[in-house]
Amino acid sequence: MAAALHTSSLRTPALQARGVRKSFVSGRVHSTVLHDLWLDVHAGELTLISGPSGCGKSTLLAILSGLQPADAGGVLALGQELSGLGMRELEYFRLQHTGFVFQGFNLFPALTALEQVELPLTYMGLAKGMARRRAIESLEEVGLGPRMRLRPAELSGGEKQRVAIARALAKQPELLFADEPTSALDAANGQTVIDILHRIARTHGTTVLCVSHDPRLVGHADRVLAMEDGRILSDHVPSSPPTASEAKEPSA
Ligand SMILES: Nc1ncnc2c1ncn2[C@@H]1O[C@H](COP(=O)(O)OP(=O)(O)OP(=O)(O)O)[C@@H](O)[C@H]1O
Repeated sequence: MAAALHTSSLRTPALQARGVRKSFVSGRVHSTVLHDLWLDVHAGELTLISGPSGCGKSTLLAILSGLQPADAGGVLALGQELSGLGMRELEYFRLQHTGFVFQGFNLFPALTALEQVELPLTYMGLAKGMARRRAIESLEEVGLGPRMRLRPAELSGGEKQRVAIARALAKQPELLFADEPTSALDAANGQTVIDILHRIARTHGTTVLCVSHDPRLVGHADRVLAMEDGRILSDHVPSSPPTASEAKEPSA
């Protein structure tokens, strides 16, 4: 923890939560999901938010990425206070600066891998040739160059998730958010996906924020924040990657 705090103090965080609070109301029940949460997330690192189901991980990710507003407190993303942006500005911010990877891949069944990756680039206004070049580069980076003409039905779960990562990566976002990216995958594919996310953080200087309750991912992150009941209980740098047997046997 001391090491994390020390290195953190030397760099400007790419993402900051400042006293973020969030509650949901269901009928008469009012439950606070995030309690006055403070957090700095740094560029070039894979930060993992771990914790049991229902502790507030996805809600925190949604707030930090501007998908949901906080009830109180603020979020600074790339120095921009998200609550100060109107809906259109927020959409534009997300389009230009963020990439998302979700548990369920979110691919269009009718499109080839290449078309899936090209699509957001055209929304961003890139010329066709440039969009194609970037899409091919990103698919090659995740090892899918030879499979770029295939549709989702012809791809394995791990390959589908790699298409989703290529789609996010091709936008060249400063911020990459991943919500349970490995939970639909077996151990080997899960490991490939987390290794790719880690490499993206290192080689592109991207801020990668990943939430997962999969304990196998802990050793592969640069920093691990453990959440429980809407609070961050610990913040540490994993000392070493897990052994092969640890990676195969989740302990929690
Ligand atoms: N839109 C909503 N309306 C009401 N309650 C919600 C809503 N979104 C989330 N919650 C509640 O907030 C709590 C935290 O949910 P969240 O999805 O952030 O947890 P999580 O840690 O990501 O869980 P999991 O690992 O199962 O995905 C849960 O109790 C959930 O039921």
